[in-house]
Amino acid sequence: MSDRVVIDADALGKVFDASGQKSVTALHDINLTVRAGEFVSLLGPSGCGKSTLLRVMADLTSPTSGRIEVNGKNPEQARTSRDYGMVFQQPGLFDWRSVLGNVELPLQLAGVAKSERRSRAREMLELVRLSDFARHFPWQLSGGMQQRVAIARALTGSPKLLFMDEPLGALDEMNREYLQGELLRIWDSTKTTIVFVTHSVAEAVFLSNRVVIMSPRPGQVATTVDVDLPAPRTAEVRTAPEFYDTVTEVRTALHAVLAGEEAVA
Ligand SMILES: Nc1ncnc2c1ncn2[C@@H]1O[C@H](COP(=O)(O)OP(=O)(O)OP(=O)(O)O)[C@@H](O)[C@H]1O
Repeated sequence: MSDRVVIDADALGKVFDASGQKSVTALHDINLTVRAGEFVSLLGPSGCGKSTLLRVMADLTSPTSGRIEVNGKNPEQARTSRDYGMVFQQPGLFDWRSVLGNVELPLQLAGVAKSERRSRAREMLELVRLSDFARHFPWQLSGGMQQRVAIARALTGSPKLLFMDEPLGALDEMNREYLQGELLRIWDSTKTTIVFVTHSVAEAVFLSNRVVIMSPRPGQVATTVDVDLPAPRTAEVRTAPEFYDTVTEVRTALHAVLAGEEAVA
């Protein structure tokens, strides 16, 4: 990890104007800094603004107040200079393109020569351990394998930043745990900064350096928990006392958020 700031949000706000109905304050006074090489998870109850915050970072929606910088640029500049990759809950692959064809697509759209993009796509398939499936089509792969293709595709332009919105949310428990391990391995070998949205306390703790817990109505940062677990985070970490302690700390913070929500309701 370095001191270089990759995400810098200052008093960030987002109000959705729901034509005719009451407007929704999805984000209110968000102050968040993410440094190069960090793995930061956004966790919180449904509707607390996790996806909106990620979407603001990725320039998929604009903030209505405050300021945000991504790689020292405004989100639009960061997007147009391809500073980040993005992975969603659904892999979003094109069924008529081969696995290799899907992974090389961002480079193809960027006008990169065929031989160069092919070799880069093959490297990425090796990274996600799917080299043997380069000529398969997405529909011939399991859900977990498809998500690995989506991760390879997001990394194909060598972004130093990855936004992931519940990328493992649609997978069964065993596959999910396996891919968590894979994601840590990829994070370690690429040194990419990752901002990760999840609903799972255990997933957030296992993967992250820092868990940002958000509260809803309006969506804001309730608290942040630093995760200090032994490295490398192998499967054994899940049974370590420090893991349970941190899960309990995050769960307690989350319950405090939920209790506050009930008190308001
Ligand atoms: N395009 C939109 N138009 C109007 N309101 C929206 C829009 N997108 C999100 N919202 C509202 O903003 C709030 C935050 O939504 P968001 O999807 O960011 O929450 P979340 O924490 O990611 O939820 P979940 O965990 O259920 O995915 C919610 O009240 C939601 O209804």
